Amino acid sequence: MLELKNLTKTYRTGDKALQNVTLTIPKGQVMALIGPSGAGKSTLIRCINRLVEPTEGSVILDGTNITTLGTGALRRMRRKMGMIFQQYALVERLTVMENVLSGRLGYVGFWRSYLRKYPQADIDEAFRLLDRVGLLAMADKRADELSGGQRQRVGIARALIQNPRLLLVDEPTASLDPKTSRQIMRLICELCAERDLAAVINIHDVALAQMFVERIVGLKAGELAFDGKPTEMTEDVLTSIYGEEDWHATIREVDDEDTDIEDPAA
Ligand SMILES: Nc1ncnc2c1ncn2[C@@H]1O[C@H](COP(=O)(O)OP(=O)(O)OP(=O)(O)O)[C@@H](O)[C@H]1O
Repeated sequence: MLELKNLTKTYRTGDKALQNVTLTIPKGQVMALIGPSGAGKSTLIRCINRLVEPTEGSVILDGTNITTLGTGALRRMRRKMGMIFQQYALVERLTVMENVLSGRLGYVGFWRSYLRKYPQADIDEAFRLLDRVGLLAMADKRADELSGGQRQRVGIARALIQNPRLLLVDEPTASLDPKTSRQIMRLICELCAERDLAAVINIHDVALAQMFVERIVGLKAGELAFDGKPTEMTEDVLTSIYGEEDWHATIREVDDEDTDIEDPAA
């Protein structure tokens, strides 16, 4: 379980990016974080693993207060938080397999990973994960030979090989076409369900969030503006978060009609 208590971040510039955000995310829950540009979504995700230091408040993961951890303990705790990024953050000249195994870096130590001497159990798990995300046949390809959707699948496998307790996902579909975006969101949500894994997904596409997640949290100017089920995300709620606009076309049916078989080539 992840608990955010009165989380506040004021940057040195004076920007109040987060103000008193209090949230509890139970084990296994996938939560989407929406809100206009500058609302504080990235800041919130980065305060959880302290890539950004919160100014006030606390972040508690499974009973451990992350906000007070020293350097070594924080490093160990970060292993428990898998991150998935918009720009994938793969090492281009390394293979798919090597990129996935790099998720074990925090466990095997620098020299062992530099010399590519990963334990057999890690290699077996990497193959299992690549199979699960539909990329087994591409294990030996270089990352720079992959499409955007394939890269994000590698990013997902790399985060999962950490065996995290929490996934922090920052705009996972921002660089992808609509169909691939749906496939990636579905994959992330399925994997969280399979592993009883909680996730916080920062996402601009409200309709996509509505299709796949069970809870949506809206931020506006650093404050909590909505917390509810996708079906409760009405036009009025969207207006209160984003301002006046015709939201009719934005809110889609929550039913996901795209039942295509996963196409790993995407
Ligand atoms: N490193 C920083 N230094 C100073 N101000 C910052 C910094 N990072 C973010 N901010 C400010 O904090 C506020 C929240 O930014 P943040 O990037 O968290 O919003 P966001 O909701 O993720 O936006 P976007 O959807 O555009 O990525 C903004 O006013 C932004 O200008």
